Amino acid sequence: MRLGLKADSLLERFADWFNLAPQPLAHAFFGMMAARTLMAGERLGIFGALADGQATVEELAARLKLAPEGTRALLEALEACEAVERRKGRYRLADRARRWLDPRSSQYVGGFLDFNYTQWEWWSHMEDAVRTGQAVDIHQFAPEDPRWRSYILAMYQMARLSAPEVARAIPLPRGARRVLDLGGAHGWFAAELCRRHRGLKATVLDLEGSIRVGREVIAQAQLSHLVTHQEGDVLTAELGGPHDVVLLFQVVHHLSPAQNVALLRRVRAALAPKGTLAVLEYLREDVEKPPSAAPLIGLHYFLTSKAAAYTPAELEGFLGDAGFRVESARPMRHVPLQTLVIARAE
Ligand SMILES: C[S@@+](CC[C@H](N)C(=O)[O-])C[C@H]1O[C@@H](n2cnc3c(N)ncnc32)[C@H](O)[C@@H]1O
Repeated sequence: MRLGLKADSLLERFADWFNLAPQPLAHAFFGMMAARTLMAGERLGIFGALADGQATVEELAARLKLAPEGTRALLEALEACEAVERRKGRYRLADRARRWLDPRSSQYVGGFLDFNYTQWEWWSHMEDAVRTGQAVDIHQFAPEDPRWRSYILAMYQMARLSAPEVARAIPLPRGARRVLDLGGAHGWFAAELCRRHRGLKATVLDLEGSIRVGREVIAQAQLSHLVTHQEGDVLTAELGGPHDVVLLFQVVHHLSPAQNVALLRRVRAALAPKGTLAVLEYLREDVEKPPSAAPLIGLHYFLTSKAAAYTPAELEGFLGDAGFRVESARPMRHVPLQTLVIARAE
């Protein structure tokens, strides 16, 4: 998936072909504005209010206690972002955006938009991180730091989108009973797997700040009988076992290559002989290929963990060094760039 502005007219296409307009400026300026416009739409309650019904600028401003002129400008910008539509002077959620922005939708991602305020602050340290090599290290925050809630609820909203597809694609060994979800946070992937397979129960191992929120998510869904949270650092905690399935979802990119190999060796020791290791990751293309948007995620991982978005070959290397063989690798449809890798002990 690539970034870019879409040309509307022949003139704009012409300007693009002949490189007449400054793309770096357009990316920096419009990228920033689009992000903040959508974030403001969420935080100021525009999406929630429009999910309840159409409204004029004045009605919305009065209801949300906003300045009418600011509300008008924001709504027009949200229309440019394809989040809202205007008909006869009344605004509504755009048809294609409704499932993502209506808080009652099971595919609502407003929490992730709100989490962007936290990420925005992290990104303000980018230049220092690149200069000094020191990451923000988001997993070192105190357990009671409110950024954990924002982070883990955002991850939960993302997980809801792909969990059924991911769970369907994980082959379980016959008679599987125990799942270990490393860095599983909200526990939603493990919960989905347990709901699909009778007799399966999961343990989520994660840092305290994360499991405080994860426990609430699982309790609210009344799934605490299937998923148990356990506090621990995956790099040092006892992994127990033998486990029939180990999930390692979006954790590899927070660890260095050496940490990944060391962790995977311990996972191998904790896995039952015919057990399944499932790794879900944002994998970037091999470095020689022309870049997509994936290196932006790589930069994000560098900023937040001093790690990287790895290529399929790099991940296969970590697995191979730890004694695993890749059985399959399948891109997920519901979240771009995410790949589910199934591996078994050699
Ligand atoms: C990007 S989130 C992924 C959450 C979930 N697995 C998912 O795919 O939605 C990364 C998770 O890994 C956890 N994590 C990172 N480093 C960890 C460590 N050293 N020990 C335990 N958990 C860790 C974080 O607390 C967070 O919950």
